[in-house]
Amino acid sequence: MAIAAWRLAQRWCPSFPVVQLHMNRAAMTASQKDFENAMNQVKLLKKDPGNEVKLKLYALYKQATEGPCNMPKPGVFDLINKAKWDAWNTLGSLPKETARQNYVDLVSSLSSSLESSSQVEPGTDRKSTGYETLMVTSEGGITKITLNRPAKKNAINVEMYHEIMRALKAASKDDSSITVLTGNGDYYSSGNDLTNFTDIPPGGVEEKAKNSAILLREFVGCFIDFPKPLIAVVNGPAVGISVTILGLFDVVYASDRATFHTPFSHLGQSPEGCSSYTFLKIMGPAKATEMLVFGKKLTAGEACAQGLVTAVFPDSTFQKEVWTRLKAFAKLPPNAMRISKEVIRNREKEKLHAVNAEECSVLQERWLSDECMNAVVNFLSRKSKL
Ligand SMILES: CCCCC/C=C/CC(=O)SCCNC(=O)CCNC(=O)[C@H](O)C(C)(C)COP(=O)(O)OP(=O)(O)OC[C@H]1O[C@@H](n2cnc3c(N)ncnc32)[C@H](O)[C@@H]1OP(=O)(O)O
Repeated sequence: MAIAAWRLAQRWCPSFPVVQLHMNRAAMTASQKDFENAMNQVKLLKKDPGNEVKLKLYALYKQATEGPCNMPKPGVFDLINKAKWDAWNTLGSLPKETARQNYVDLVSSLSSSLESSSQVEPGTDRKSTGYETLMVTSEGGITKITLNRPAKKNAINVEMYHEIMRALKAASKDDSSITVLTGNGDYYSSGNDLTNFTDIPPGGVEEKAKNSAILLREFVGCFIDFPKPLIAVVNGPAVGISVTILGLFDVVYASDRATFHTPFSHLGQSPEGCSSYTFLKIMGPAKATEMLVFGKKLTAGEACAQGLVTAVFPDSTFQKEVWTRLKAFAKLPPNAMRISKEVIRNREKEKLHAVNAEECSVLQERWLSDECMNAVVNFLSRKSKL
C-alpha cells in the first residue's frame, strides 16, 4: 500500500529529476597532495586575509602536522604567541586528517571569497553566487543566508538542504562574526518540500528513505556543530523542520506575523531537528507534546512565552529593529563570542548528535508508513493543506 502511494505520488511529478545520491562529506579527507597545494595557494593570495583567518590557518596547519597542542602556554604579555597557542589549543583533539581537510577547505573558500570580493564595489554587500535556492551575503561582520524559494513558501527541497549546508560551512570559516538565517517573501519556510518524496531512486522507496535519513542527519549535524552565534530572523510562518531546528539556534527573533507549526502526526511523521530533546528542555514535556505530537500551531507571542523565540517585534518595524540589534552584536569581539558559544553549547553536542541519529532512524521507518505516504499524496493531489 505504501509503495503504491509512492508510485502514485511519483506519477504526479514525473518531471522531477532522480535525486543525486548524497555523498557524505565526512567520508572525504584531503590527501597530502591537496594539503601541500593548499599551502602553496596561501602563499599566492593577493590580499591579506586578516589576523583571525591567519590564526585559523596556523592552528589547522599545526594540528594537521603535529596533532593536538601540547606546548606550554605562553605568558599573558607574549601576545602573538599566546594568540597562536590559543587558536591551536582550541582545536582540542581534532584528528589530523580532519584538520588537514579543514585547512584545504578554508584555503579554497578563501581563494574564492577574496577573488570575488575584488569584483564587488566598495560599500555593497559581498554576495556569494553559485546558489540556486539561497541568497547569501556577507557584510559588516554578518553572513546572511536567505531561503529564496518564495513562490514555494521557501519549502526546503533536496538542493536547498545541500546549499544550506554549504553556506553554513562557508560561514563557519569566513571572516564574519555572526550568521543569520531568514526567508524571502511572506513565509520563513514551509518546511520539507513534500515533492522531495517523489523522486524514487532505482533502489526503490527503501533506498529513498535511507538516503533522506542520511541527508537529514548531516543537515541537522551542521546546525549542532555550527561554531559562531547563529540567529534566526523569522519573517513569517514557519513549518516542520524550519521550526524544529530553531532549538539549535542561539537567538530567534520573530515578526508578530510568524507562526510555529510542527504537524508531524498529521503527516504520519515524527519529530526531527533534535526537537524531541531541545523542545522538552526549552518548554517542558507538556507544551512540547502539544506542539510535536498534537501539532499545535503557536503564535509568535506564544512561542516567545515558551522560550522558543527570544523576542517578537511588530511586523511593520521588524526588519529595522532586528537589524539594528544584529549590527551591534556583530561589532563585539568575534573570538569571545565564539568561545562563549562553545562554553554554552559544547557539553550538549554529543547528546545532540545521538538524538539526531535516533530521530533520523525513526523517521526512516516513518517515511515508509502508509500514514506518511497518504499524507504526502493528499498534499500533492491538493486534497489537504495544513
Ligand atoms: C531529506 C528529507 C528530510 C525531511 C525532513 C522532514 C521534515 C518534516 C517537515 O518539515 S514537515 C512539514 C512539511 N510541510 C508541510 O506539510 C507544508 C505543506 N504546505 C502547505 O500546507 C501550504 O502550502 C501552506 C500552508 C504552507 C501555505 O498555503 P498557501 O495556501 O498560503 O500557499 P500554497 O499552498 O498555494 O503554496 C504556494 C506554493 O508552494 C508550494 N508549497 C508550499 N509548501 C510546500 C511544501 N512544504 N512542499 C512542497 N510544496 C510546497 C505549494 O504547493 C504551492 O505550489 P504551486 O503554486 O506550484 O501550487
